[in-house]
Amino acid sequence: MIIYEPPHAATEIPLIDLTDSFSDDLEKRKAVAWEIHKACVDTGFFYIKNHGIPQEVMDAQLKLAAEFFDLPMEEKMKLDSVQQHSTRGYEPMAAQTLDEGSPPGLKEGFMSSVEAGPDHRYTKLEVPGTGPNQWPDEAFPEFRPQYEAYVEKVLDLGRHLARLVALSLELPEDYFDEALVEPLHYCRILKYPPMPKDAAENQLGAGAHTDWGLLTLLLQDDIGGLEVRNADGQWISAPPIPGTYIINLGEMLPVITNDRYKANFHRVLNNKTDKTRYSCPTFCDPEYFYKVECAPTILEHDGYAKYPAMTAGEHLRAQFEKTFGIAAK
Ligand SMILES: O=C(O)CCC(=O)C(=O)O
Ligand SMILES: [Fe+2]
Repeated sequence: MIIYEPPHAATEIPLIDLTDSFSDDLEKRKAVAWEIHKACVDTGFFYIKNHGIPQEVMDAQLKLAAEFFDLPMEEKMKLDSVQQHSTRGYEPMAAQTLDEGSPPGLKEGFMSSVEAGPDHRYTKLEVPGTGPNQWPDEAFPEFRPQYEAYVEKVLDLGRHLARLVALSLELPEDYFDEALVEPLHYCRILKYPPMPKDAAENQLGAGAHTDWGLLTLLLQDDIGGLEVRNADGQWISAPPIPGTYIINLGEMLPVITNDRYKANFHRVLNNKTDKTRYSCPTFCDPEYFYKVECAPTILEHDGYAKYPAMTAGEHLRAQFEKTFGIAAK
C-alpha cells in the first residue's frame, strides 16, 4: 500500500546505483525501485550511476554540443525554432523565459523531437507543434546521425527508468510501456556562457521551473550551477558527478501519484566561471494522446483523483507556448 508521507527536506540529491535494476531477479529490481520511491517523495531528483550509457557516449554528446554552438550564427539562424513555430531547431540566446517576471535565461539551445514527416500519424492528425526536425546537414553533416543515436540510447534508458517508477508505485512493471513506444521526447543541448559583468541582478542561466513531462534525463558537464528546491523551499546544489545522469520528475508524476511524487523547481545559476557550461536534458514524455491520470494503485488507496486527467501532448504544447511566447496554432 502506498501511503502518503510528507517529504523530508533533503540537503542533497541521492545517488542511486542502477546495477541491480538490470537483474533478472524481480526482488533486486524492486529494491532499486524502492530507492527511487524515496527519492521521488523527497526531492523528485536523483543521480543515477551504472545506467548502461558509456562514458564515451556522454562525453561525445557534450563535445557535439560545443561544436554545434561554434557554427557561424548565420548557419544556426537557418534553423531558428521560434521563427518557424516548431520549437525544433536552434534557440537563440535568451529566447525562453521559464520564470515569469525574470529576465529570459542566458542560454542558447538546440532541440530535436519526434521526427514527424508527411507520413507520420502526428502530421496526418495535425497535432500542434509537430513536424520534421531542423538539422544543420550542410554546415555540420556529422551532427544529425550522432545526435539521433544519442537520443535513442537515452530514450531506452528513459523506458527502463519508467519501468522502475512503475514498480516503485506497485504498478505492473510495464504500466508506462505503451506510452513510451514512441515517446513525445525533446532532446536539448544548452550552452550557458560566462555571465557578462553588466548582467541584471536577478539574471539566471535558466529561471526556476518545473519540467513539464514524465521524466527528464540530464547530462551536464563539470562546470555546475544547477540547483533544486527542497521541501522546505531551500535551494540545494546538484553538482556535477562524473559518469552520472540527473533524473527528475516532470509535472505528470504528481498527477499520476496524487502528489506523492514531486516535480520540484530547479534553476541554473549565473555562470560565474570564465568557462562555458554545456548540458543536454532529454525529456522522455508519453506520446501525444496518452491520458495522464491518477494511477490505479493510488486511486484504490486514496479513493479520489486530486487532478483531472490531461492529454500529455496538450499539456506540453501549452507550456511551450507560454515559455517561448509562441502563438498558439
Ligand atoms: O541545463 C541544465 O542543467 C538544466 C536545464 C533544465 O532544467 C531544462 O532544460 O529543463
Ligand atoms: Fe528543467
